[in-house]
Amino acid sequence: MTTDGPPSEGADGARDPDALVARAGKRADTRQDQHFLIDDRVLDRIPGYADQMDRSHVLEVGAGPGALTDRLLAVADRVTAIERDPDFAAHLREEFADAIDADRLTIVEGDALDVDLPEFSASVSNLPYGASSEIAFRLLPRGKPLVLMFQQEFAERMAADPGSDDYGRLSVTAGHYADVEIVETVPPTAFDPQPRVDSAIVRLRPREPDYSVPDDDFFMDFLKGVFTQRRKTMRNAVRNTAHITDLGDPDAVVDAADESLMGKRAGELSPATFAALATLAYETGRPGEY
Ligand SMILES: C[S@@+](CC[C@H](N)C(=O)[O-])C[C@H]1O[C@@H](n2cnc3c(N)ncnc32)[C@H](O)[C@@H]1O
Repeated sequence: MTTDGPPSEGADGARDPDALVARAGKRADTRQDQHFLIDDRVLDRIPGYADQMDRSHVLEVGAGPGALTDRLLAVADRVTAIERDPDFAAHLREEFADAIDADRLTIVEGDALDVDLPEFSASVSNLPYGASSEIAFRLLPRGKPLVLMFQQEFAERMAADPGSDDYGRLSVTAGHYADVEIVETVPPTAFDPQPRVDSAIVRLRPREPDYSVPDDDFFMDFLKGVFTQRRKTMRNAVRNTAHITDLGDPDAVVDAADESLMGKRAGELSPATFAALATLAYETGRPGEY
């Protein structure tokens, strides 16, 4: 679904996003990824993408002037909003003083990459694109449902299937934690100031993978290694993992692995195949560990 045209009236009782930006009294700083959603139709739809989720405590990362915070407060029991910019954090405390007094909203002023995250039941956020990958991979291991806005190109890589051009480490690692679904494409006109790229809203439903990995950190490092040289065959790509993982003997892994698999490229293999290969690497390529 794509939206276009001018912003329209928001849901009953919702604060006007332009008025929120004006009341914040501060110009957006695009170097801080400050692109604010001003399209009421998009803002009204976002909570709906989380309607099957537990909304007892919703985490919003990068609340800005608070247009999404306002929509989330309408559907959630409790919201925690993280915002790094002290001016916007002060504005949020003032704008939503009633919800804060009623213990329904907590404003955390700080960097979402550093602050302690609360025990949230779901996260719904229009992420700062410069840190969206790091933030997403802080949230994903918590195993909670997420509705997150990303750059469209990033979202497509996240949701890609094996064999497609977009399929890569991001697709495997995101898919390790969640089922990934692009639910809406959002054009630059929905934001002020407008970003140069299209955006996409992604729903991530936590999943238990139907495969096991030897160790999460080893698996992530192994994927980093094999995808660094994605055009090479797995035979060479596995050798390339040695300097990233603590894999002492990559040749032992290549020798022990299925030969036809070693002739393929990383972009052709499923997450389950990577997991099996990482397990083999963990068990045969780390002399002294076994
Ligand atoms: C894309 S804007 C979204 C604002 C608002 N949620 C909206 O939809 O209009 C991202 C917000 O994240 C904030 N931000 C940027 N980097 C951050 C970080 N590392 N931690 C927390 N907030 C951050 C920016 O100040 C900005 O307000």
